[in-house]
Amino acid sequence: MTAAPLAPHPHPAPTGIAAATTDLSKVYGSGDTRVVALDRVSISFHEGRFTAIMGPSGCGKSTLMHCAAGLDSFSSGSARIGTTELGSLNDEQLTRLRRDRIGFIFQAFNLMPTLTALENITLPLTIAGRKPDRQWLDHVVSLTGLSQRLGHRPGQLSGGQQQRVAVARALIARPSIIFGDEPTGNLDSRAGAEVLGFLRDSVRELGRTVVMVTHDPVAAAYADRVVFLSDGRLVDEMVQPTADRVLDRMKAFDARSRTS
Ligand SMILES: Nc1ncnc2c1ncn2[C@@H]1O[C@H](COP(=O)(O)OP(=O)(O)OP(=O)(O)O)[C@@H](O)[C@H]1O
Repeated sequence: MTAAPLAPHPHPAPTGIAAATTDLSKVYGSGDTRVVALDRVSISFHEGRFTAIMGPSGCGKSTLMHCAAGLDSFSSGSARIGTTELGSLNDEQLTRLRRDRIGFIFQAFNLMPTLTALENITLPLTIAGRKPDRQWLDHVVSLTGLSQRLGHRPGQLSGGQQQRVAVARALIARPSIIFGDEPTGNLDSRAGAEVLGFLRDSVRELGRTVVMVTHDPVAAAYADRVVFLSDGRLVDEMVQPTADRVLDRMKAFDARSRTS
């Protein structure tokens, strides 16, 4: 587990909703293989906030993140990024929305092995045919502590450094929201703490919005709010979480699933 975060931080006043779902359901398969992965989930992710999504394995965390981020289709209900309804977009519009307004961080860092750290960071802009804003690039690079590694390829970087490149890449196009699916899942506790600290700073200092799926109570404690899913439903939430309180909540899930 990663080191516990330090004191609670001051919050800027929330200005709006970065992403939201209303009665969102996702059903996989049919007949005997039918699985209701999400069951009418309504949730809002406020701008300038860091939210963690937790819950037992298979409860629908990744499905919720993927549907809310426009990576996966849903069966019913709605999802929006800002004021844009995802259900109203065709594939091309959805691709553009993901590229321009959303940053992604995955457990497997998903960097391009032949590109340098700098080229990986600026890749979303290169694809969009845009030039990096020099000041923003410098700011993101200095925040990630990667200044001395920009010419290195992913294979020449540690896991933590690679994930920091991935976080910088997620930030470079100034997305309105960043989604992370177990972003520290492949990192040791020290590297995980670095990446989580960086994500938290990007919320505090850069005003970004972060939504992160995790199974680690210590990682969740970096967030401003933790939401809990169980069997595809939103069952609880906790503000100003601590690792101990999150752990207790998760143990309550385990106890209930053993008796049900
Ligand atoms: N492509 C798929 N086809 C069929 N069922 C699926 C598919 N993807 C996920 N599921 C099912 O949907 C449910 C939710 O899966 P999901 O991956 O969202 O859970 P999770 O909470 O992220 O799990 P974990 O913590 O183990 O990663 C599970 O029961 C899973 O088996």
